[in-house]
Amino acid sequence: MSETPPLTSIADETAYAEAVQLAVDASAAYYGDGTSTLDDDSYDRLVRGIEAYEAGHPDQVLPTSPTGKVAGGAVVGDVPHTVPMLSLDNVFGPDQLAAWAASLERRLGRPVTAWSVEAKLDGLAVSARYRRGRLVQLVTRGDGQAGEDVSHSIGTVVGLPERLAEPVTVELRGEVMMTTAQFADACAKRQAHDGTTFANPRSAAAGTLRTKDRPYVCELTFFGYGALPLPPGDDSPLAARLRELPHSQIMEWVAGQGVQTTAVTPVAGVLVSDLAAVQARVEEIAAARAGLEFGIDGIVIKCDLAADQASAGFSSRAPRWAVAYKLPATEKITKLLAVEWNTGRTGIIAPRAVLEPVELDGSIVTYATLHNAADIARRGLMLGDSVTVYKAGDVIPRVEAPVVHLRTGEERPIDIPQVCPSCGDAIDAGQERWRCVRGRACRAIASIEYAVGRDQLDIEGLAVNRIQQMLDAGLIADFADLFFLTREQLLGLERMGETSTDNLLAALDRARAQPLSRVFCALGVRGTGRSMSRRIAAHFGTMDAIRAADAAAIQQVDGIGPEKAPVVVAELVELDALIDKLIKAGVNMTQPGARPSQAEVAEAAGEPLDLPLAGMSVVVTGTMTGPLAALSRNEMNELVERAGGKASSAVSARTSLVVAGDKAGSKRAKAESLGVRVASPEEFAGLVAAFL
Ligand SMILES: NC(=O)c1ccc[n+]([C@@H]2O[C@H](COP(=O)([O-])OP(=O)(O)OC[C@H]3O[C@@H](n4cnc5c(N)ncnc54)[C@H](O)[C@@H]3O)[C@@H](O)[C@H]2O)c1
Ligand SMILES: [Zn+2]
Repeated sequence: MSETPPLTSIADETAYAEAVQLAVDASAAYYGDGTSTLDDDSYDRLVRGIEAYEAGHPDQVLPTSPTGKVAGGAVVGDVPHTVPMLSLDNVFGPDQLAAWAASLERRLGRPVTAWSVEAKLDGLAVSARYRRGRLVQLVTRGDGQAGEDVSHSIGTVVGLPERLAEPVTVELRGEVMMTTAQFADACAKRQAHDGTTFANPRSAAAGTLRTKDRPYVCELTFFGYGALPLPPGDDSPLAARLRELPHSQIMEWVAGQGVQTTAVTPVAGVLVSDLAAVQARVEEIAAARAGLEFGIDGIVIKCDLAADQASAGFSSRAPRWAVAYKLPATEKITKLLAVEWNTGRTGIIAPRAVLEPVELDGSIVTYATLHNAADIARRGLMLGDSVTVYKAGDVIPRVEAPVVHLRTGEERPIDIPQVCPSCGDAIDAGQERWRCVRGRACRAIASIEYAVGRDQLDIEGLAVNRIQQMLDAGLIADFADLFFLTREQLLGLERMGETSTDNLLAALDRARAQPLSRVFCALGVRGTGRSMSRRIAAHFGTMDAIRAADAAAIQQVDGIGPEKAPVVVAELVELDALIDKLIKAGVNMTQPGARPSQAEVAEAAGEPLDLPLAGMSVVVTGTMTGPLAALSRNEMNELVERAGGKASSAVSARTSLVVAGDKAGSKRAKAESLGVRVASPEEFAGLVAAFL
């Protein structure tokens, strides 16, 4: 796969001039109040198109062209920087990174001694000037030579203290941004104030930092990534240290002054000595991206030693000793075409956005979640709006916000349903998440279909139309009723012969013996899927123990937080009758092999349990073969957990073992680059033979 990203093609001089104007306007809006008409991908394509045209027509290059300039040359400032605030050059993959490093080492005439690898924070750069330990001035990057004074924001930026630990005079540099929570709060405040909202966290941060006299205050976040002597010619001992220390030690000093750095996040900067380790950290940061509380758009790789930085030097636009490894855009602008309302398995009524299809992080996105009606109101969304859509990794795409400055006046309000879209009965709108008053009964068919599925009770021969037929005939109302069906009742159904009847009864008997993890999963408790059900079953061992647990006890299960725990307890109360019916039907209510008391005893005594995968985090990827060929991914994960391991889906440095079957692509490669042990399905089967 080519690492070079696509570009806008520019046909002639007129198109070139238009492209330059569009880029300059977009940039001015982007760095100004954040109201660009383009998303980053479109802007970057455009600039690459401009670059390509200029390479072929050097005589036509316009002086206003954004290429080779900090901030595309579109912004100005009146506070000169002590040392220019530059941009970063980009690479788009491992090969380009290697080529960049090789050319840097040629320039240095020696290998780079140490690399610092850190997250590229997606906000805006500021310079924070401290005198005798007090924050006295805050300046934006501007055109790199001079920026704008935004000192009015001092006091609203978390992580940027008004006083340092020591009374030092120093200039700190870092990124101002909004966390997910700060962004939600800012949108709500603006919505309440003027009925509009911010398009995304970055533009909200840009607008907030620069605006004076807003009637409402929005909180921002700062992460430091550099420190300089102030003034530049200062010859104090501190200035000398800042000129000589490696970047990594300067960052430790910055954190020691009480300034926030990424050291407190899952994407802390690390120091490594070779390019393979750089690439491994790049992949770890990329994998952590979707779970972060703030946006990152890449990874910054820097020479750590001051001597290496000094010999590499700067171009007019960027340092030569650092580079940005760009990650794919996780956010794009597209059109909200419609909103669909659906009642789910548990009776929850949820809206779903239908979008003009857009490519995001490697897949085409057509639908996105909108959470609930309150959320739509909070975001002030309208049909026909241009919206920012976010998707990273495996997360479900979500509509972030309308792009208010792209409105045409044609937008219409979104219809909010008055009755359940599935059964027409009333809606219980007492909670943020609306629910059909019939609850689970509204979509019994969906609940039953889920319960009998391959990863739950695994009842073969029960297709949806068969379930519908039984519901229509009044034979069942929920999946527990299946276990009470008689041979005569089944034979009485249309198109149900002797053989299918016997097969179904046999399948039901097998289902009675399924482990608790699967029986629990079949209940379809909100917020608990397959892996969570396995954890709950392993933790408690019996259904009685699960039912006896209060929220505090449920929260002991790995991955259940204070928000989810009470939901699980409430759901179990609601499912009381169904569970009783299952017990009466003779369905198994215990987890084989779960010996919580024994496990706790062993853990307390500090001895690992005598299981082959005890203490190991295992990732299964690719198609299984040999003795494991018939196992689904869920069954593989069950196997891992039976053998004492923890099943996980993402490879990281903490992974103990990757079971790689046929066509195991990126996860296998990642394991190899991180030096994580890789086993074939056959080897793994040998390891856990006793648990197969
Ligand atoms: N949508 C638009 O209309 C529009 C217009 C202009 C620019 N842009 C976007 O802006 C980007 C280019 O912006 P740029 O020129 O500011 O360069 P850049 O953001 O790609 O790189 C330089 C910046 O990275 C930041 N940074 C984050 N983490 C850092 C770290 N750990 N160490 C050092 N620096 C760190 C600093 O703010 C620095 O100024 C492009 O991705 C482009 O898509 C978009
Ligand atoms: Zn309903």
